[in-house]
Amino acid sequence: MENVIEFNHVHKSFRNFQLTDLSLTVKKGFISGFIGGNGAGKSTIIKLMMNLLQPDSGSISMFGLNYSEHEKEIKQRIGFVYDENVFYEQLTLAEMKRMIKPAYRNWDDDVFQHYVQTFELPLHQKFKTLSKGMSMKASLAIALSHHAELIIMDEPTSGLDPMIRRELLDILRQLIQNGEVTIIFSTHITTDLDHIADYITFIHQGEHMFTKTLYQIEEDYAIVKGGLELLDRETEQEFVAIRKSKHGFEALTANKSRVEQIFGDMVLLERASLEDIMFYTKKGGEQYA
Ligand SMILES: Nc1ncnc2c1ncn2[C@@H]1O[C@H](COP(=O)(O)OP(=O)(O)OP(=O)(O)O)[C@@H](O)[C@H]1O
Repeated sequence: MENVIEFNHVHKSFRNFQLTDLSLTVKKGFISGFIGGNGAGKSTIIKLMMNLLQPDSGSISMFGLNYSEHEKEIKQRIGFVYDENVFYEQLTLAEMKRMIKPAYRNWDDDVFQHYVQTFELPLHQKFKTLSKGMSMKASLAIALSHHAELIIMDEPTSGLDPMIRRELLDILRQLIQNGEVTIIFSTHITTDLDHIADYITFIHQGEHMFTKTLYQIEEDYAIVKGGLELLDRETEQEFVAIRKSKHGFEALTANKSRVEQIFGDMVLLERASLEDIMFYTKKGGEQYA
């Protein structure tokens, strides 16, 4: 399977934060969701993908090309949708389009018109008067109008109501149908990913915890419930983190089949949601740090 993006041992340090030894790939033709808590490093990774930041060490390859030699070529092939409104507030969508169009050799007015109609976008209304949903759709219409092969979106669903969010997710699904377009988006709203993501990349405190399909996650992870008598120093090692109460324990395992082997039917196994995985990973980090 072709990789559209490859990070190899990427390091990036700020004063109070490090991305450490980040190696990850993004597969062509799929939707990849980036999840992680506040400050985990998702936006930093997206900025590295866009060459808005450069790594301190390690390498980044986009479509098999590097930014130092092929920046223009790479940028032509990406549609970028950013959380904060990057558009000048005083401009209308029509004015914005006139400004952006010359930058892209594959700009397609018919495609732009198609999305203006589909999203019911007002062409002559100033951006500052658009709702959050409308302005997200306007950003998306522009990102989609130059036949981008890769759509990168930082928190596209934040602040959108459930109906508009669902609508946006449906649009993304349709976009990848031909297998040529790849989509990456970061989100806090993990339930968005249940609907559409093919791959989940989990970032925790600047580290790449995993990239897996939803199916693999369900195979590997589980919430385990049982009596306190089952826990000792050795069995506790099997869990990412454990919550104990006087009634028993609840824990997250990243190795469901091993837990099944060890505990058999003495424990109850339940599906772990992405939110469970994020929550327990954070708790585990606190407990064992
Ligand atoms: N230019 C910068 N200079 C210094 N620190 C920075 C810079 N950009 C980001 N950081 C820090 O890096 C960390 C990761 O930030 P980042 O925005 O990548 O996280 P995130 O996962 O996108 O978080 P959120 O979900 O809250 O948006 C934060 O602690 C942030 O303060």
